[in-house]
Amino acid sequence: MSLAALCARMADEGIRRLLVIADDDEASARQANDLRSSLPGDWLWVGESTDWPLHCAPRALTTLLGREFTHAVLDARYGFDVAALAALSGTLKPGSFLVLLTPPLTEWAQRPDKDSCRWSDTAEPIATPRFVEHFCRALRQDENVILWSRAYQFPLPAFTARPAWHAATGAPEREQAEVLAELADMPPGVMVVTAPRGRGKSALAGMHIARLATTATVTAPGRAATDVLAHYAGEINFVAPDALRVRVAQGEPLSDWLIVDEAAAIPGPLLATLVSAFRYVLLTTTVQGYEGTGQGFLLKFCAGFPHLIHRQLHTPLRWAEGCPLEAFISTVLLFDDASALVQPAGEATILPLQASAWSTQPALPAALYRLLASAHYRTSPLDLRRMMDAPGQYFWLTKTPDALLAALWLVEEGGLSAGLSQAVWAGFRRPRGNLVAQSLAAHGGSPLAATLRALRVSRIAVHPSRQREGLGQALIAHARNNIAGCDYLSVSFGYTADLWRFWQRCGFHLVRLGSHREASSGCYTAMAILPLTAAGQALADNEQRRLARDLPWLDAWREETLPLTLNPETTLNDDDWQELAGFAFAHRPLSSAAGALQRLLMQVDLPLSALRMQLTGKRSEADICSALALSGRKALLATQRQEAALAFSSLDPERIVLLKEQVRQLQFF
Ligand SMILES: CC(=O)SCCNC(=O)CCNC(=O)[C@H](O)C(C)(C)COP(=O)(O)OP(=O)(O)OC[C@H]1O[C@@H](n2cnc3c(N)ncnc32)[C@H](O)[C@@H]1OP(=O)(O)O
Ligand SMILES: Nc1ncnc2c1ncn2[C@@H]1O[C@H](COP(=O)(O)OP(=O)(O)OP(=O)(O)O)[C@@H](O)[C@H]1O
Repeated sequence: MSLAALCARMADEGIRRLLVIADDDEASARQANDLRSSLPGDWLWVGESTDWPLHCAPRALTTLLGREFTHAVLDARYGFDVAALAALSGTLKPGSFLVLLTPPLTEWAQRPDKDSCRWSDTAEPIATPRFVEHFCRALRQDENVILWSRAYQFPLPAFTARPAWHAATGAPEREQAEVLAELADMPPGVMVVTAPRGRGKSALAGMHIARLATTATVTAPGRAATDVLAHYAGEINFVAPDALRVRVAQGEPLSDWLIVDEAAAIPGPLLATLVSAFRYVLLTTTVQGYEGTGQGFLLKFCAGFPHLIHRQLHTPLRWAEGCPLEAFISTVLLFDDASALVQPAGEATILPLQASAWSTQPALPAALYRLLASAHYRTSPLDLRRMMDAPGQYFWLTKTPDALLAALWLVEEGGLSAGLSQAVWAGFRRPRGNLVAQSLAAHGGSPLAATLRALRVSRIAVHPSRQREGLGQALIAHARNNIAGCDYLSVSFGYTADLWRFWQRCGFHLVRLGSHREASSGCYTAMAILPLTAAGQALADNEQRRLARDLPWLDAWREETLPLTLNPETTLNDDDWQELAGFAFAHRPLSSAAGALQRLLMQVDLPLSALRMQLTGKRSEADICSALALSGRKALLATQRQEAALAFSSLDPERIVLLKEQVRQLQFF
């Protein structure tokens, strides 16, 4: 059969296929060009450089979501963006090939992959042998993939014929119609509809609104996500989740129905507040995909609503069920997280997991990834790649003989040279990686903080049906007792009182409170550490003391009841002087120096308008700039630094000369 005949058959069957060209750089480009000349289609090229008329960079693919193409090439010869592979497959019409260009298979594992710069925290791209082995194993095991390696052979394999496919017409499809009928008769309560991507959840929600005789409010993590919903609904009354919370809190009259699209991406406590306020609720969420997954989250959330109805949609709408391209991507990127649905029972053992397990017993690390992904909405294929090949990653798991109960992912941090740590403290340098270690130096009070060695908890998850049995705490305790050469364990998390309680019970101390809400969880970021050495303990004590002094000035945290004893002193201590020097003469951010600056403002009578307007008056930056005729943020910050220096020297001109010189030296390390 010719390729053209195969395409025609694929179109009839409603499927797309993966065609891998694993050859020398020039040869594979030539073959891709030949394919484009011989097969009609719009042929999108996704990769860095090409002369094809239709092309885009892998990371720009999201701008094309919602568009459709016939045939596309993904150039993974120098770097493989696997999220782009998944996103691209969603744009391909039945009858299309996704042509993937890779290095020759025998060379691929040794080649540095440029994509690794996004997730490995290394200065140079690294080779990714475990991912390549995993990918090649999936290629070999899938008889629906067409693989042209360097010594490629025609003819095409004889693929089994599939039934003819009929595209959806715009009227509700069978599964959608069944759910719509149920919704029409639903008693007051909550229905959750889950499905993989592209099963028509949003369209279903829109169709339901179009049929309602009563009012409905639509909410979702982002307005843009509601385009499909609005298309089927006609008109929608959209209110962002936070704004809706305010309306609920103020007791404003609400519509009969609440419709929440992508519910798992809304923070649990907020979602629970919204859901409880409405008589009728429809939630939809994606349970697998390249942007995140909501299975575990939803299982946990749903448990709080005893009479909740859960329905699933299975049939893809833009291609046929069992499409080989979709199936391959789902297998290779471990999208299928059905494991979260089984209820594991039995005695538990805690074990370390080496990265080599991806070769020797791949099912185990795959289960670990799935568990972490199902509990953390933002887990993406980037994390899968990091987990497989980035240096400095450690894994622990709790399992019964046949099931995984809990998983812990730790990442090495710190160990920076004294000079670099101090330069990070002063704001002169911000190298890649080291999330908590660098943050403690950049925002905390210890210039040498980033020299300490740490392991950060990147992710921890316990199976939803086995939470609150002590498994999480036991896993942390076990890791802590079995690691050497480390000053502290750390974690950065979206603060909720419940989650903090967990970290506290594990022995962690709060060391940093963020001033902005995390986009992914809607919560403020908090960082906590569990000291393991005297140096780690000194760091924890120092940061706790600092927090206790500064907390009264952290506006964002006013409403939270925090496990800290306040120490609202107004005098300046040695740490404050150092902090103020870092702000006035280096690049420390205003947010880190806010506490010390507030105390400074109380000590001096000078006007210091730019500082006072922001810190005391709480005026917006734009407002202050226009009041003081400043050109923008940069100019405002420069003025504030000058004001701090002025105030500072009015208090102790000699000390300031010394501190200024010390701080300035930090940039020349
Ligand atoms: C970097 C990060 O990964 S942050 C995100 C952490 N992970 C998640 O949120 C994923 C979903 N959640 C989970 O997987 C789990 O609930 C975990 C990992 C948070 C906790 O694991 P569990 O095994 O459930 O906790 P464990 O039973 O060990 O709890 C120990 C103590 O922490 C506290 N705690 C744990 N969960 C909660 C909770 N939901 N509410 C209040 N306190 C809690 C309790 O004090 C508990 O002791 P107690 O039950 O005797 O009172
Ligand atoms: N009954 C239908 N007839 C024709 N097209 C449909 C129908 N239902 C949905 N679609 C189309 O199928 C595509 C996927 O639908 P939709 O966005 O609702 O799926 P979803 O499950 O919400 O996917 P995602 O998780 O990607 O948001 C959209 O282009 C939508 O317009």
